[in-house]
Amino acid sequence: MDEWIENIVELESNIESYPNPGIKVFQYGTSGIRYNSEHLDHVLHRMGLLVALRSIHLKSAAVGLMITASHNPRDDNGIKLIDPLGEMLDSSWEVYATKLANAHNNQDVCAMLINIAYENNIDKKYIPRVYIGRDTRNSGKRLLDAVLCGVKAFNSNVEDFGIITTPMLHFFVRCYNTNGLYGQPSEHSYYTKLTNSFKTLRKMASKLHTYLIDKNIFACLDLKNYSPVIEFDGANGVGALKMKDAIIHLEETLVINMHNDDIMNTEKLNYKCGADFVKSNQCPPTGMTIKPYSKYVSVDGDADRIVYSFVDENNKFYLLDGDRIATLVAGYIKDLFIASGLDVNVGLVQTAYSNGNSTKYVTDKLITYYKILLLAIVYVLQKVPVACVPTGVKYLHHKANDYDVGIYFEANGHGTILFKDAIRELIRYQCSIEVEEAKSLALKKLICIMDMTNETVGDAYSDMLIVESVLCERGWSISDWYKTYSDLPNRLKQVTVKDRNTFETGDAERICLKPLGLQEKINSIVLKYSMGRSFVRPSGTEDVVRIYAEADTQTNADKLAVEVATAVYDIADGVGKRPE
Ligand SMILES: CC(=O)N[C@H]1[C@@H](OP(=O)(O)O)O[C@H](CO)[C@@H](O)[C@@H]1O
Ligand SMILES: [Mg+2]
Repeated sequence: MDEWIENIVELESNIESYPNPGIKVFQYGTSGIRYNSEHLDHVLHRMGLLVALRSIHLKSAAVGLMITASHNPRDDNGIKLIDPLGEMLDSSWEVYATKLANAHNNQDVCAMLINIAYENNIDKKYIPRVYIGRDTRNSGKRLLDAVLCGVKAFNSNVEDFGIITTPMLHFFVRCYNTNGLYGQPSEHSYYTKLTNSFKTLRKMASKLHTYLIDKNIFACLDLKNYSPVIEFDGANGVGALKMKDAIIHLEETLVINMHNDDIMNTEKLNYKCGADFVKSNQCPPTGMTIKPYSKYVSVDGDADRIVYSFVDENNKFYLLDGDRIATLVAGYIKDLFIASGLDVNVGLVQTAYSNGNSTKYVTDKLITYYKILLLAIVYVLQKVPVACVPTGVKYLHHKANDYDVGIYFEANGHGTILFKDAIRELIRYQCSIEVEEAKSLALKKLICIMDMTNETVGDAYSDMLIVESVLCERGWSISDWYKTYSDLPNRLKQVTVKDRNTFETGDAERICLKPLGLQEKINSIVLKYSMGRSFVRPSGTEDVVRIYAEADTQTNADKLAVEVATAVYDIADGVGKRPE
């Protein structure tokens, strides 16, 4: 403890540079801290102090700090902290982050830092290492200066990667802390690792040599309905910037037509475009011409989410969201394991927002075959298990670790695949000794999928490569993919209430425990609708209560959502206009 107090004067003078104006109470929630950027300087400065301390605690492991507000409006900004294997910040330190962000004065900040050091037995001898990245927002540079001031109070080694996507920073952190086993902490290594495995798999997927005749014609006889042409909606953010670099690495394997890539005009960031806009409004992005059956790919403002979409000849809109990606990927990986002859437990993790029919599709249609050798060969059918966890990537990521291969996606398009270390090694070993051609090919494909996956966190670029690999191998157009199952019509609504903290939920947020009486009311409403399902939960990122409803028709889903929203409004002191 004394060793920490020695430098207190120095620390205090550092903290004085960024006083808390006391305008707002912050919470380190499901996605770090976000708010209007004007009021964030002291928060970012304090997160700089905290991230340095976390690195000292972890004996100089690199810890990441991303300055971003993802899909939020352009005037917002925020931070996400990244732990050494590229995972989200440990939840016990989220509590410290919240307390520090809200500390009233400099002495309190100082005392809290010393307390954290004391509580965690942190040895001051370690030099912290902090990795920093930021998205394209104007406020990013100013907030970076605040972070650097905090980080330097502990004489940290700092690596500022400039403007990068959130998943890139997660990847870099993991690379450094695994001594290069996962790759190198550089953009070049990121692109080559992911893209080279994509290119290798593409060559394997097609026996014929694929080549481009011109920009829009892909000449290949055995790809059936698959088209490598993508209309890319970059949300006018960092995802667009980085896709332009990726295109160079992709060479001729994909044809990517760029849209919403005006990153110089930050007014346009996330404005009526990008993954969150498309998913929330269930309509195509603006800022581009929408042609029937073209394949649209939208990412969000920090490129950790992705959704696909298209319209038909009648301009009817179809969304292929995180649920679709998860089922597509789960089916493909399951098939590869069957072909490889390896017995592996593949599981899927969803949240209550996942469409009921996606869950049904996985449980009814995707079946893992376990081969048991008795006297004869017997096939035992076992379903791909689906787990449901509360909203928030950290919960999905954690649960996915329970499986040999865990696939997780939020419906909004954030997700990835996790391979257990032992499974990774098993696949590589088996591949090195396998003599049967079909099995060997399946194992090689699995290795490509592992290497093109950014396992640290959802990554729009990595997810796009995986989806394109599967579609290409299946020979599917985007509408073929859509035909695998039909979504139950659904509606998302929100209601502002006097105090959303009075809400309590259970059973992975599918049941509302408080306010008392609300769940009974929801149950009685849902009973009136064929295939009805509805739940309510307080948002972790906005001051609203969210309502989800699905039913047999869109009209019924809309009606159900309004009825439940009205019940929330009436029972929980709704604010503003009563839902209608
Ligand atoms: C319905 C929905 O999409 N909720 C989103 C949203 O959380 P809320 O707690 O619902 O505000 O933001 C989170 C962070 O980006 C994301 O993880 C989550 O899926
Ligand atoms: Mg995001």
